[in-house]
Amino acid sequence: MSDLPATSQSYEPGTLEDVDRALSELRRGWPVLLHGNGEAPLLVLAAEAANEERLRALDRSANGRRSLVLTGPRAQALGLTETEADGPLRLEADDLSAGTIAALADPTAVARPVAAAPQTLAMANALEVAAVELVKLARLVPAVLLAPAPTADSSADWAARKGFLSLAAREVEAYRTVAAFSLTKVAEAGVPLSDAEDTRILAFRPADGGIEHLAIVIGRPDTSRPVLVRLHSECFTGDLLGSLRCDCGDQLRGAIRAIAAAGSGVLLYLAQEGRGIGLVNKLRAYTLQDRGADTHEANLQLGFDADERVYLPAAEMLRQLGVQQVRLLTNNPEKVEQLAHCGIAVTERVPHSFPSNGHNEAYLATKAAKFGHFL
Ligand SMILES: Nc1nc2c(ncn2[C@@H]2O[C@H](COP(=O)(O)OP(=O)(O)OP(=O)(O)O)[C@@H](O)[C@H]2O)c(=O)[nH]1
Ligand SMILES: [Zn+2]
Repeated sequence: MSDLPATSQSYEPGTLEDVDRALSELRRGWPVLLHGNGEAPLLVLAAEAANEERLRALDRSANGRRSLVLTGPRAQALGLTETEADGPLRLEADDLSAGTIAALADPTAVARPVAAAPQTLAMANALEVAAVELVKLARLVPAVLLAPAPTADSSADWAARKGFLSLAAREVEAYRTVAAFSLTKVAEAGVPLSDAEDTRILAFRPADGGIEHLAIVIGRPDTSRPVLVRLHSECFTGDLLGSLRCDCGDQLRGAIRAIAAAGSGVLLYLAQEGRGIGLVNKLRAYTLQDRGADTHEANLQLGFDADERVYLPAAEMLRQLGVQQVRLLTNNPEKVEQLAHCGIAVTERVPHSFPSNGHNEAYLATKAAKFGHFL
């Protein structure tokens, strides 16, 4: 989990727009030019988008051979390192074909071609680390294909001539923080719920054009005292479809009932599907879990951290609601610690457990054993 500062930072104009546009380019399978951190500029292509045609196009624009950067957990899952490296690793091999890249970057690929033995494996530099962060922000598998850009003239001019979007590593590094501090309330309406009739829903939009986070305010919380609060990370499968793989649906409706019974409080519905890896990657994690991994291991095999969530958006929304102190409905010690780190006082942890349902025993046991959840 990123260690984000608790205090506001100056808003760097253009930061969100450049990164946001780069995310669309990467998701469409188009390279972007990343520069800064004292390194030679790089063309970045999401490994997930690599096919032979795109690789040929990348080679035509680049000025040197391509390399693949994988995260520490992914490299360990592949057996390339014995223990988890302290950061992403750069891998160079003669045969970095689309098939090899898929075998190395996509853990759900069933028919695996024999991957070329890496000729060199080295710690990624700061620019390469920023490239991995960029594809994580795009909610793609965290692996990137990189190639050196020609450096004869200004890289920005070259990128503009070639039609590549150009952005600086520092914009990527500041993105999550700037997006959190840019949250603005864009809508508010009364929505009576079957379990809590006096409810208002407020939508907060980040300036990056990203998905809104929601505050569900029940009753009229007295902000001069600790407010009963639930931070609920989005779970399309559990919240909406009633999936029995997890406990999210029970926790969502249970929190609304608990807050209504207490008279007032706030449920933040956070756009952090799949502990921050996105719905598509969560479905990939489920594939790995069906092959034997637990929920913690599956995230690592995909190349993510076990939990990718940040809590600065939650803290910022609470601040805008005038809530400084909370009684937090959770079993997750990390949420308590992170919220406090982001400047919100947690005066009490209120347990929030529900009985297992015949399908989620192993999931709940893993949360206790590996994430330190209170039972
Ligand atoms: N990556 C991944 N995410 C999952 C899996 N199962 C559920 N999730 C996600 O985990 C998150 C659960 O969020 P919460 O219930 O708010 O958090 P928690 O960490 O369980 O902590 P509590 O406050 O105790 O509930 C949601 O975003 C789900 O989509 C899984 O197997 N893999
Ligand atoms: Zn869930």
